[in-house]
Amino acid sequence: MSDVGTPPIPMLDVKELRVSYGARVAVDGVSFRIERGEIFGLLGPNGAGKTSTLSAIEGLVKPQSGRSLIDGIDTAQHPLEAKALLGVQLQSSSFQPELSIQQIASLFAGLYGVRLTTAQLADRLRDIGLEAEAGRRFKQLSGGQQQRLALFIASIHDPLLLLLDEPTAGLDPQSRRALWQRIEQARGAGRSILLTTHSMEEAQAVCDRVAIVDHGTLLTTGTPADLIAKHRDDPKVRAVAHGEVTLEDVFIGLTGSEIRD
Ligand SMILES: Nc1ncnc2c1ncn2[C@@H]1O[C@H](COP(=O)(O)OP(=O)(O)OP(=O)(O)O)[C@@H](O)[C@H]1O
Repeated sequence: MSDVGTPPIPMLDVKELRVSYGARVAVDGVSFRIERGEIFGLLGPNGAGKTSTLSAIEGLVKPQSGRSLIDGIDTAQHPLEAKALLGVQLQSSSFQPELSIQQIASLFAGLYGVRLTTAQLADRLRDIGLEAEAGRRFKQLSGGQQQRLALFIASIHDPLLLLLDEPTAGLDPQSRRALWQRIEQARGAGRSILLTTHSMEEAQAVCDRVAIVDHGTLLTTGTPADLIAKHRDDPKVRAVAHGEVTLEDVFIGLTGSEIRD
């Protein structure tokens, strides 16, 4: 039987997701899809609902309504199967500060049921430039090293989909670019990636498509170039642009200049 005409199952399909904390609605009917091998960025001001969206997909908070499907598997109906496909890097990842890098890697490999010999683990740590740090404690690592380790741990069970919450927050430009490369390598290895970021530069450098969210609602989605083309003549965007319209102008034009705390 031919499957010509059958659209591929998206790697992530988020449908009308709604998350509330008591009376506060954090995510208000968000829908988007991520295709295989795609890096998708969620952009939004503080409090827009980005982390809550990720938390609902990860199963850390129970959505009030809506669904998310990972490779066609409903995360609420089949949480174990869905989670096996998912790698998660939480915002400001922190591991046991007193554990050594080797201990942390072994611990998470064990938790995910991944068998790694000492030699294989040394190889993996060499791949991420942390072989010499294997015996050091997590708290002794630089910010860039900690984020590299966090990305490595999120990928240790070879997930198809990675969720990265502000993976480069607080890094210097060198470490940030090095991490971008690793995220792109993950895409090269066939993974799909959903990340949140406050950096428009990052969104333009690594994301194939982005969505701008605010007040729990998805305002627009497309490639960074699409969004500039689509919104460059919007008076709200024009009003904040200095010369040629940038993604940041689109972002501020659509979400407003007011500071969110
Ligand atoms: N556990 C919680 N209990 C109550 N309210 C919460 C909780 N977590 C988030 N919120 C609220 O939900 C809204 C969305 O927060 P969320 O953290 O999802 O936004 P965000 O876009 O990730 O923000 P940031 O960029 O600051 O990380 C905010 O108003 C926030 O105060």
